[in-house]
Formats: sequence, C-alpha cells, structure tokens
Amino acid sequence: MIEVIGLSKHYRSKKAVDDVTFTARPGRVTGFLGPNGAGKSSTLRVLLGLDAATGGRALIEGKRYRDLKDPLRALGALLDGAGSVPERRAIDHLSWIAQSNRIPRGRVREVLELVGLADTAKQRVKKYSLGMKQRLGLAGALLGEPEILVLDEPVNGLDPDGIRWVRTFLRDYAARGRTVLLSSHLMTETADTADDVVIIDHGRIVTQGSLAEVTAGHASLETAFFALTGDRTGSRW
Ligand SMILES: Nc1ncnc2c1ncn2[C@@H]1O[C@H](COP(=O)(O)OP(=O)(O)OP(=O)(O)O)[C@@H](O)[C@H]1O
Repeated sequence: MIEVIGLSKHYRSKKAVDDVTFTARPGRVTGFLGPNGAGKSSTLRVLLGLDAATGGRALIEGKRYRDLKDPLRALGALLDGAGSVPERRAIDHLSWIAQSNRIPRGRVREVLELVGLADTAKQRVKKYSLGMKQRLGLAGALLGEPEILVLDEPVNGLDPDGIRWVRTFLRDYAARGRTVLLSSHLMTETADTADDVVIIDHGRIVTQGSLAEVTAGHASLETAFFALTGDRTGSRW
C-alpha cells in the first residue's frame, strides 16, 4: 500500500504539491491524473526518495523509501523512461541492476520475455525506439517482482498495441493483489485502466475515489475533470 499524507513540496515560492493526501491500495490500479504541471512527478519523486518533502509524508508499506530493506523487491518504478546508458546493451543494463540488487540472473531473461524485448535484448539502448525504451524501463521496474509498481506516464511513445499491452499487464498485476500507481495526463487511457482515480490540479487534490464514484453524474472522466476544476478548454492537457 502507498500512503501519501499531507504531502507538500515547494520549490522556492512555487507550491508544486500542496497538502496532498491519498492512498493506493493492493489489488487496485490507482490512476494519478492531472494536466501538465499539476504536481504528479513532484509527488512521485518524494515518494521514491529522490526529493525531500517540504511537509507531510509519503509511505510505502508504512515506511519511507529510504527505510525499505530491499527497495527493488518492495517497489518497482518507471520514471522518465529507462534511465539507462545509451551505449549499453539492454540486457547488460538489466543485468547490472539485477547484480547490484542480488537478483538472480535468470530473472533478467524473464522480464525481457515479459515486456517483449527478448529478441532485441542484445541491441544497444541508443538503437531502441521510445516505445522500446519504455518497455525496458518497465522491465527494470519488474526485476524485483515488487508488490508495488509506480509508473509515470508509462504509455508515452507506445503504439496502440503497446498501450493495450501495458493496460492488460497492469490490470493483471493488480488482480494478483499488488498495488499499481499509474501517473498520467491521459484521461481516456486512465479511465480504461484504473479502478481508483486521484485527480490533482495546481498541486492540490481535486477529487478521489473509485472510477464510478468520480465519474458519477458525468458522461466521462474528462467531463468530470472539467466540471470539477472549472477548466473549459483542456488546453493544459
Ligand atoms: N525542480 C523544480 N524547480 C522549480 N519548479 C519545479 C521543479 N520541478 C517542478 N517544478 C514546478 O512544479 C510544478 C509541478 O510540476 P510537476 O513536474 O510535478 O508536474 P506534473 O504534474 O508531473 O506535470 P508534467 O506531466 O508536465 O511533468 C510545475 O509548475 C513545475 O514547473
């Protein structure tokens, strides 16, 4: 389970995240949704221990990321693509992560198969398309067979088949009792994937609940968002 409690992150006078509270539960895909600049990445960066909070807490199974004993087995994350060295071969990138986290080498083959990169694993990452880099990032997140997955815009650069594949994959992952937190600015895509939705805008939570609760009385998640925020144009998405 992920618990974000009264979290704030300020950059000088900019309140990127302002008193944000939500929970992502096991067995559910939670969509963390908001337009560009809403505060999604800032929230995730604090959750993953990459930035310090200005106030509040972000907890993984009750602990801060840096206090986790075996972080890769607790939580797998995909932020900003694969995070790999372009000159390195994909398989070497994953083997290096596996080795430095005491994950058996055989698991590298497994995750490459899982994300559909087994046949191209020996290519250098710089030859990969954006979609392949996303898959490689996901493979890295899956190495430790984590109970929790945190993915920032995972379908960026994927073609329709890739998008469908990620959706099915995440739904299956959650169906096995795991926690999936999926950050996105894509409302239709999130509505197709998530069980629960947390909507953030200008650093503050606008609404949260099951998809059915949040969209009740609205034609779609999109119209719900526009009604809740008073956004008439959708120009920030
Ligand atoms: N390092 C930083 N220094 C100053 N301001 C920042 C920094 N990082 C983010 N911000 C600002 O904080 C706000 C929230 O940004 P954040 O990246 O968290 O939003 P987001 O919802 O992830 O949007 P996007 O999808 O565009 O990344 C924005 O106004 C952004 O310009």
